Amino acid sequence: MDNHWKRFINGESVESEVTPSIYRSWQRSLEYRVDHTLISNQDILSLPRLSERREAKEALIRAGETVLPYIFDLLGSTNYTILLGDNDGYIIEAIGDAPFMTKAQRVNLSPGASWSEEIRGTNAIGTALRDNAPTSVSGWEHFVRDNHFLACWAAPIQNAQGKPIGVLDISGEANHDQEKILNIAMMGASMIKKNLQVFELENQLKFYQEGAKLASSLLHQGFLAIDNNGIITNINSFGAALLGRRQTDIIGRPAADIFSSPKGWMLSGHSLDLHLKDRTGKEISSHLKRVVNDAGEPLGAVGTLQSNHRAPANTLWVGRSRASQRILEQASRVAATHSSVLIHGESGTGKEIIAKSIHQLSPRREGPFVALNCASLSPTLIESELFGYVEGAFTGARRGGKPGKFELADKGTIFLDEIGDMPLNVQVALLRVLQEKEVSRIGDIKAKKINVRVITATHKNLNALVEKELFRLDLYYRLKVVTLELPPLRERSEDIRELVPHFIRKACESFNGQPLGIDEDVYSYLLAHSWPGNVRELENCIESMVALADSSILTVENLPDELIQKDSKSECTTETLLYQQTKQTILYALTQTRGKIAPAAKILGIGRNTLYRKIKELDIQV
Ligand SMILES: Nc1ncnc2c1ncn2[C@@H]1O[C@H](COP(=O)(O)OP(=O)(O)OP(=O)(O)O)[C@@H](O)[C@H]1O
Repeated sequence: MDNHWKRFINGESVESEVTPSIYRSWQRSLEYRVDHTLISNQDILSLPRLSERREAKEALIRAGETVLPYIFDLLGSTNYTILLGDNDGYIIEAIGDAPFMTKAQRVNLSPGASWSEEIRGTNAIGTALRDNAPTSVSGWEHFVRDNHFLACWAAPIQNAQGKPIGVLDISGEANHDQEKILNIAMMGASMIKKNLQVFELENQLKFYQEGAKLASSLLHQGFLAIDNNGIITNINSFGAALLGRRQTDIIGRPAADIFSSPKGWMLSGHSLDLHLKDRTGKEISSHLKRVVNDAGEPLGAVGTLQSNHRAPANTLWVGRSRASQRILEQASRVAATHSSVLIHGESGTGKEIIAKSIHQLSPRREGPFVALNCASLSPTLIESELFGYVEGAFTGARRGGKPGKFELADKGTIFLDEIGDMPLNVQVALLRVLQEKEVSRIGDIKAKKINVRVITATHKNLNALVEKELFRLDLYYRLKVVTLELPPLRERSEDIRELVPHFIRKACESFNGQPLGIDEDVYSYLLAHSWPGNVRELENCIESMVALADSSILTVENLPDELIQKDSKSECTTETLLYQQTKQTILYALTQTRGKIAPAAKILGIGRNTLYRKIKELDIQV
């Protein structure tokens, strides 16, 4: 039969006696001036170039990883080699047994060699790629004489648009029973194509997941996704905070574990408005929309979550920890009265915010809120700032005089911060104003009636100051009609999950920047820190992270060094990481059970007495 080949090489016409695709390829081989007597050593990649090419075709190789051995096993004979070629015809992967592979190597049928028609004339790899069709080339059909011992079957691997991006080839010796091998090559190519499609879908999924993660972290409401098996597949940090849990504790859990909801609620309707309850009985309303595939089969549901809990209306205070709720309730109760309020708490705990909140919630809300920090002024200045002065009252007094803060706060609220720093002589004058409800400017004999609510604040122990006679007892009693104690942030660390997104938004707005998200991992550092500077320190930390952020998500890399180096974190020796975490865990359990000891001990898996002891040891307010 190789007569046909010989006659073609001698220039005779054999067109009607040879398969048309082979004949066309022979003609092209002539045009390419392929030497039919020589095994070409052209276009064989060096090892580094082959590695580069394999790297560039990594997806194709990965897609063939399971397919090549599968085909080899299927053929059930060691007289074959299975080859993977790229779109240029370079062999980038080969498997087979040594005896035949050694023979194949002699004609460069091995990784690194190009088997394009231009180099090697008619052959299964090159011709299948050229025709973009499954091709078998057996014995004398090969254009180069030394390849006549081969029988090869190749099928192109096509992309979604049908273009060849690679080729799967099975090669053996030309004397075998070789029926149906082309079908096996076609099946292998189609398996590789499917694998590539799966990779593409995985990449798209990853892309959408990342997009969804960023988008949901930017939402200012809860976002929830539940799959068709009722498993929560996504919840944003806002939603997790509404439920008083960590995102990582919710994702992957059955929705029924988190919500006590009606049975079968996932099974009916297209969009569902549900009033769910979390495990503590807190009402959460959700609006969920069912998602279906093209065939109308349900995939799950996505939607929003909102809290139905009616905390006292307060637009300034962020945080819904149990401690925060207690403060807000006290603030709203005291707002309805006219009593003086003394706010005590460490620096940066939000004393001014609570003072403003009381004012806003009070019937005086339409009147002025006037604040003065007693520690920032000299004794003489405090007096003139508080009570004002008339023209000529002292050297340097302004023409026409100046009203004091009390006059300015008439019908409203005056907030005196750092009251513990008020000089004794001013304390006397202040006491008089409070008793007589009138104020006279310095240098004036006339008094003016005023209607002012006084709120004071301090981080100092006023009792101790009274004992040392640095603070007047009578004034102390007048000021502390109602006392509010603001706990430090380390004792209400659940608030951190709400404060952080709030401060990110605030900082982004002040920098006129795009909204930023935050990586869940950052929270483990923020929650472990003891925040000696309280909310102010947290706000500054977030502000600096936002200012230095170089992507749309704040990550652990953006954290200030002192938060990463936990060892050197706190001046307070008791505030070790373990101490903090134990305290947070207990606080969390108590929040879940609304302060009830027995169920909290059950959640924690410890006895009631142990819990009582821990609460005492860790100085937890129940
Ligand atoms: N619960 C909160 N929600 C939102 N922002 C808060 C909260 N608590 C504190 N902040 C912010 O933290 C910063 C410090 O708060 P604030 O000035 O009220 O604290 P403070 O206790 O009065 O501090 P100092 O004792 O130093 O005067 C402010 O920027 C305030 O807006």
